[in-house]
Amino acid sequence: MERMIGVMGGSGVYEIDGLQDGTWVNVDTPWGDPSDQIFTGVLDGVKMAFLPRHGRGHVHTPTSVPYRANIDALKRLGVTDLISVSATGSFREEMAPGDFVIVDQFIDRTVNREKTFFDTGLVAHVSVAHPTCARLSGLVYEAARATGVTVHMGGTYLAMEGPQFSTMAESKMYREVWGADVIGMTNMPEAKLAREAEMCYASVAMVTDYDSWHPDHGAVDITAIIATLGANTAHAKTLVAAMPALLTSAYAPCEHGCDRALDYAIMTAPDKRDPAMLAKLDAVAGRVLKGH
Ligand SMILES: CSC[C@H]1O[C@H](OP(=O)(O)O)[C@H](O)[C@@H]1O
Ligand SMILES: Nc1ncnc2[nH]cnc12
Repeated sequence: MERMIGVMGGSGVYEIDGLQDGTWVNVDTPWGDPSDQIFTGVLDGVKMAFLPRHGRGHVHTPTSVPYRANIDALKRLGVTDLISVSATGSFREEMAPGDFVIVDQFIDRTVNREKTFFDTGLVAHVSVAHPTCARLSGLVYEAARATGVTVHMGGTYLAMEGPQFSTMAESKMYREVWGADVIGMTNMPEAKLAREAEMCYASVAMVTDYDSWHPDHGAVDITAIIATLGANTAHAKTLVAAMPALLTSAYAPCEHGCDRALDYAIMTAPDKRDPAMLAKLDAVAGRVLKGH
């Protein structure tokens, strides 16, 4: 199978550089329009697809991002490995603004989003015990280190609904009681949907602030976030540019099973499956539903 690297650009990351034959393309999905057109091309011999999560010009709120359309569109184009780039607050003194954290766990506190591709007439349950791909995350870590920023391997990302930032009491609870390391508003349900779509998924959290728990830093300040984002964005682009050298153009089966997540997940008996659902899942679950 041919590899295609997808990049989901977060706040401050609305384009990537250096793609050969780079073109913005429209992709139609059964879940509506993605956040924007998708920028496709080739980097050092590897196919790439870039989607700005909030759209160019930052149009979508964390709640209104069309998560299902975004993942379906990338899957439809052939993305095998998806790298998510996100701005986050930090709950750890040592994870300072400007640092990158390669996230490996999530606490999902979002409440107002569609979180699955499956529904009545086609029921499936995938495991998200290990919601990121260890293989892809390891390579993203290497690429991040090469940019010169301080990179932390592993961390728990608390996904909140937003769009307001947390109260100080919430911030302290997430940090002290729940043990979260960083906080953002977008990686859920994105990571869950990427698993349902059988993609390897890695998440790079770019720390922009200390949220509101830190006695020396006060409340989250969007102007300070935007200033930090400027430097982070340049590093994120360098990280992305380093990925094709680490990932060959041939996709080898994932040793952690990301690309086979649906093998035993579908519960609905073949004769009970809703034809409309089967049609909608042509890209996401086509591998296991083929020949149904
Ligand atoms: C710019 S601060 C809040 C905003 O930034 C993050 O977005 P993303 O995860 O797409 O980088 C955060 O989740 C909020 O949506
Ligand atoms: N403190 C914070 N909380 C939630 N999302 C964020 N994105 C950047 N900083 C954040």
